[in-house]
Amino acid sequence: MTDGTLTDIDLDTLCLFLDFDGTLVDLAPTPDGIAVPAGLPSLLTRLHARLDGRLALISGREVAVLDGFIPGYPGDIHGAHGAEWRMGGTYTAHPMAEGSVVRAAQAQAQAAAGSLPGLTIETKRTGVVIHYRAVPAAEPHARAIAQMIVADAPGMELHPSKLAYEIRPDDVGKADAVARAMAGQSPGLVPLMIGDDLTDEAAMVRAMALGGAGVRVGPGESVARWRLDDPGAVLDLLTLWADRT
Ligand SMILES: O=P(O)(O)OC[C@H]1O[C@H](O[C@H]2O[C@H](CO)[C@@H](O)[C@H](O)[C@H]2O)[C@H](O)[C@@H](O)[C@@H]1O
Repeated sequence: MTDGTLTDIDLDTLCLFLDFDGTLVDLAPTPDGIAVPAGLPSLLTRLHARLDGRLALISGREVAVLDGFIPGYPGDIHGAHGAEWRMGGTYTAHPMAEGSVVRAAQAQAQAAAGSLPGLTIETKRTGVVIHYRAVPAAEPHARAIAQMIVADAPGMELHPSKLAYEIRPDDVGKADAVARAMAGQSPGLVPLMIGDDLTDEAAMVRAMALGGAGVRVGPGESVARWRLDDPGAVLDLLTLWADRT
């Protein structure tokens, strides 16, 4: 991939992968509380067309949740950190989805959270997230709950996230999502991952191994070649690319 500027990147060889929270939308106090910019669905749709379909979302959010936030987006989505995906219109989920281990973990999280006001429990088909953004001082308590649950959940593992602990299948991740997406692409195409979180760093490393690069949004140590300040700067860049002839 070129050493030039991000704005000048060759769109004809680009396979673009975008994280969602903290990358396309600003973080909010709760998972449901985000403000999706009004123009985001149409921007992503235009960019998808400009890249001849070589645009995918790689997110911790579920596919169905992203469909709700960005109605009409026509591209592929790798959701729940790669534990489910919709490619070419076909949806696939991890074998543990809605299974007994996942359901037991969710029930344990909900029961334990009752003992501490302020924790938010987010369930997914393939796991559960314990959010402590509203009560940062409760981080040790949230971690202890998550560790207790994962010890009793074969095939699942614990991932620290932004003011949250997530329990998900132990064989998934955004790096594998990049690999899965690139497996169907023609030789010579180059992956670029844009993200703001630790999970995105693994995807950037995989993109680099495949000849591409990463873009880090916001602060923090990163393997990324480029950096953008915030989701506003990401949307400016995507608009520029979508409009480039
Ligand atoms: O991979 P992403 O698209 O960045 O998703 C990562 C997680 O994002 C959400 O949680 C985070 O954003 C919330 C809304 O801003 C915030 O309240 C929370 O503290 C953050 O951790 C989402 O709820 C998770 O399911 C995603 O895994």
